Amino acid sequence: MTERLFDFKLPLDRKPRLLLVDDLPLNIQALHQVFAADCQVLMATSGEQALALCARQQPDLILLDLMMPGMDGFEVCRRIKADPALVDIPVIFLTADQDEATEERGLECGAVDFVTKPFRPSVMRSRVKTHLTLKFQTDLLRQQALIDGLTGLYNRRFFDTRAQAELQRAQRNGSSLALMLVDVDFFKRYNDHYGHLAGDDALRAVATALRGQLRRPGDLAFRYGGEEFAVLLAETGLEGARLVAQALEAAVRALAMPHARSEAAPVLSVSIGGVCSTAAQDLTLADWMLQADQQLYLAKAQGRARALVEPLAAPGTGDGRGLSLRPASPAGHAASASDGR
Ligand SMILES: Nc1nc2c(ncn2[C@@H]2O[C@H](COP(=O)(O)OP(=O)(O)OP(=O)(O)O)[C@@H](O)[C@H]2O)c(=O)[nH]1
Repeated sequence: MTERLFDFKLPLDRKPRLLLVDDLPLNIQALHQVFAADCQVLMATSGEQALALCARQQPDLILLDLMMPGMDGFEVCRRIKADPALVDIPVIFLTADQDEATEERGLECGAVDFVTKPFRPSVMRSRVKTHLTLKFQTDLLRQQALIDGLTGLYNRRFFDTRAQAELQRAQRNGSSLALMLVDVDFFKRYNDHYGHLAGDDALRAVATALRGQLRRPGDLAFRYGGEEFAVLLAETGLEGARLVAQALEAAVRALAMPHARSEAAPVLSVSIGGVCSTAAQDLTLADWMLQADQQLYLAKAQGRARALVEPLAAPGTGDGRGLSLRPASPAGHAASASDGR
């Protein structure tokens, strides 16, 4: 009986996905036998097929034959490494060519390893095990760097990257986008009254409530910092954004966590301020944040425990939506974010 490929717990609730690419079905069959027990094995017999499978199934590792008719392994590897969605998938080249220059060229175009055919199954398994382990460790570190430790939501760092990307996408496609800031009401008093640990529990509960309301893949919640959260709704117009905002606000109140020191409600509540654009608007993320912050300030000023979402105002229109009420600045948020634990 062969030794199992993994003797440690994988940070996955599925088997590793291994893509085998070779124009000769016999070669694929031989590799399939080596890995079928431990991996979900995907198979392609051409470069084009391999790229299509990659885009659809995101394999964890690719064993790629170098010499194939049509698109050869070098080109497949080059395309994978040029695609931001695929670049992190390790590629191991398989070839009968023992030439040093070929090996050099393969490694230069981004492959992590090079195995010559005919291969020894035990060596093949060891190499695959090494590269899958490295891949999972890197994935885990990358993921941890984007997750807030207290709530498990995405953190401020990921918000900055993701919001910028969504903004650019909306501007490019003229699609709608909503951005909301969610702030827990009288949270300093909550901490003072119930203690910091209870405060932490409350933040976790709010995070869960927010996440529970976001069902579409383009809807994302982040812990922006401290007791403030951010929500991005891709491809969502004003009406939809308002509905989601009301649902988020109601979901937090429905937690029914008593807040004896709140003037907004007898229970823990949030105020939400948001903006929504339905056409390409040439505004920066800082402009969006400023306007969402102004709506949040208005929601607070109107009594808290409520949500206000307005269309994004054009730059310099000075329509006065809260502009005179608060010298708001995203830098203010940046300051509060710094204590985000
Ligand atoms: N327990 C806990 N408290 C936090 C955390 N991060 C920030 N806070 C607290 O959140 C409180 C935020 O207080 P303020 O910014 O004054 O806001 P607020 O009391 O909610 O008042 P309003 O927003 O005007 O309703 C501060 O007391 C912070 O110490 C955290 O991770 N855990």
